[in-house]
Amino acid sequence: MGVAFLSGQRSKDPRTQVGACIVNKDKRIVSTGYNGMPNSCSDDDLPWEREEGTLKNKHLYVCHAEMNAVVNTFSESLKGCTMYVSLFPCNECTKIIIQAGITEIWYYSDKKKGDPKDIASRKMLRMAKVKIRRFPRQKESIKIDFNVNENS
Ligand SMILES: O=c1[nH]c(=O)n([C@H]2C[C@H](O)[C@@H](COP(=O)(O)O)O2)cc1CO
Ligand SMILES: [Zn+2]
Repeated sequence: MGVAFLSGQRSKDPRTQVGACIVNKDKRIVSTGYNGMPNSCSDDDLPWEREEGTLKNKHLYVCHAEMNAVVNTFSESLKGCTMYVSLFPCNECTKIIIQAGITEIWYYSDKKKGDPKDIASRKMLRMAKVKIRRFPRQKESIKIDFNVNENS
């Protein structure tokens, strides 16, 4: 989950940074992703605003963290893999997760719980027998010390 959050920190979305990390059955990381604009589509030319009903709406363009993690994997197959994700997947990402063969999801936040998209996600995940688990609140933060080996 730490790797998922670290990946999310690369997102340029000024409001919500989401990160995902996929591991295989041997717990090896096979992909990471964060929410960002599509490849070759410059952040300078696409909006981070959310003006509903206009072209100045990031939701028309942004690729979600989970989708990026699925499509960016170097693994031949994601069948039986587990996804760690900082925010519960939306309905569109859920479809991609199911189609990729991912069978388990650990999520951190479900702040959109109860929205129609969230309810649809849960319904599809239940039907597809994908296990969903809330990640335990073990720590508030992780400190990364780049000097850890300097004095040893
Ligand atoms: O599952 C998700 N994965 C994901 O990467 N996102 C991204 C899309 C947007 O860049 C951002 C949500 O933006 P906002 O909080 O302004 O609605 O998070 C949003 C969701 C929705 O749950
Ligand atoms: Zn999504």
